[in-house]
Order: sequence, then structure tokens, then C-alpha cells
Amino acid sequence: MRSKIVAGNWKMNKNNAETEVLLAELSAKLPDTNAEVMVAPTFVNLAAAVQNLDSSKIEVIAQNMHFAENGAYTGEISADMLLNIGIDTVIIGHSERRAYFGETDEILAKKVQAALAKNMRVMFCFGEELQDRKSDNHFKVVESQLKNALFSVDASAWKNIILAYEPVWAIGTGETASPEQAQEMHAFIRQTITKAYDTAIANNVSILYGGSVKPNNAVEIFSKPDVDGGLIGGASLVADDFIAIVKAI
Ligand SMILES: O=C[C@H](O)COP(=O)(O)O
Repeated sequence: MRSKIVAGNWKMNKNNAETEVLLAELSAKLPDTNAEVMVAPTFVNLAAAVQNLDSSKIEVIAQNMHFAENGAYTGEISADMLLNIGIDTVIIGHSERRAYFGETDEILAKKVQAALAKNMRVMFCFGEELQDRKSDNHFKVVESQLKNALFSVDASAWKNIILAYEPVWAIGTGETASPEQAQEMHAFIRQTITKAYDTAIANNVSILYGGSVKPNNAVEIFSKPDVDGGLIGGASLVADDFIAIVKAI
């Protein structure tokens, strides 16, 4: 049985004091929910966030990690460093990492393997760009992103994978995929996983939608049968908006 998940990716926003304020607001106002609620502050605020939050209500997760164990990788963070401060879920493959930091499918495959080898949970992001959608190539692009970075993962490790479909044209643009477009793609993703693995794995993996999810569109998007929640950017920076989205699930 797959989980419902709402995760806030804070990206490069919120300094230390602002992080404290937002976390306190979330802790105070978060309603009881059956969904897993996660937030991903910046690296420098992760340890404090873990210490200050009730992990049974909100899980702190990381936005990225390096695939190497340790070594000469200036500016990078390893899986062990995250685990050491109590973080065991990491976002990998966000389109901003792909676009601005040159993360290829090959690099992402290494990151996925490295995180899973440490028993971390991976929230794997992928999605097509606008030109792919316009040229009707979006299913092929998504299929190849999954195949190249994920499908060498052992079947037994899929219990530690969460997927986040994020069409790049909908991220931070205010333009959302329609609930029907999201459902169509999520169903396609499940079919693709069924072909590569089996129906049980496909049915048990949570597939989140990300891209301009807001309080006013979350209910409709989350109502689709193959949409198991959302990865929220901009709206996760405002406590009331994020909470409204959590309530929508
Ligand atoms: O990681 C979150 C996604 O990039 C969505 O961001 P957004 O909600 O600001 O469009």
C-alpha cells in the first residue's frame, strides 16, 4: 500500500532565522494527517531542523547529495554526512540540478545507487521540458529518464524509492499540468515500471506531482488515482499555503 506524501522543497531559500520561524509555524499549525509530510531546507539548516522538529509529524529531508563516500569534492555532502545528522531521505534528480549543475542520467544513477546502498530513501525527480511536451515526446523522455537512472536498481530496493514527476515547464511558472495531464503521465509511469519490474512494485511506489501546486489547485490534482501527493516549491515557503496543501491530501 503506497503512502500519500506532501514534501516541501525550500530550494535556496530561508536563512537560519527564517528557517526557525517557518518550522515553528509548521509545527504549531500542522493538522493530524495520514500523509507523510516532509520539508527540505538548505544544507546549513538541516541539523537544526532535525533537532527542532517532531520527526513523527514532519520529516526533514535533503535536497541533494554526492555519490562518493567522501574525498576531494569541494562543496559536496555525502550520504553518511546526512545519515549522521538524522536525515535518511534525499531528493535526487531535481530538474534544477540537471539544468544548472550538469547532472546527467549517469550521475543521477550513481547518486541513486549510493543512497540506496546506505538504505536511504530516494525521492527521484524527473520530467519533460516544454519542447518535449510540444513535440509530443514527453512519454519517451520520461521513460528514458526512468530507464537510465533507475531501472538498474534491484527490485528489493524499490521500497525505498519515491517518484516525483515534475514537468519542467510547470516549475515555478504558475503553469500547472492539468489534473488530467498529471494522471495520464502518472499512469504511464506505473505502466513503465510494470514492464521493467512488476505490477506490485508499480502499485506500491508513491508518485508525487510537482510544478506550481498551490492551495487552489491541490485538491483537484491530488484527487487523481495515480497522484499520491506533491513536491511543493514556492508554496512550501509560506506556512499557511503548505498546510492548506497538506490538508488537500
Ligand atoms: O521541487 C519542487 C518543484 O520544483 C516545484 O516548484 P514550484 O512548486 O515552485 O513550481
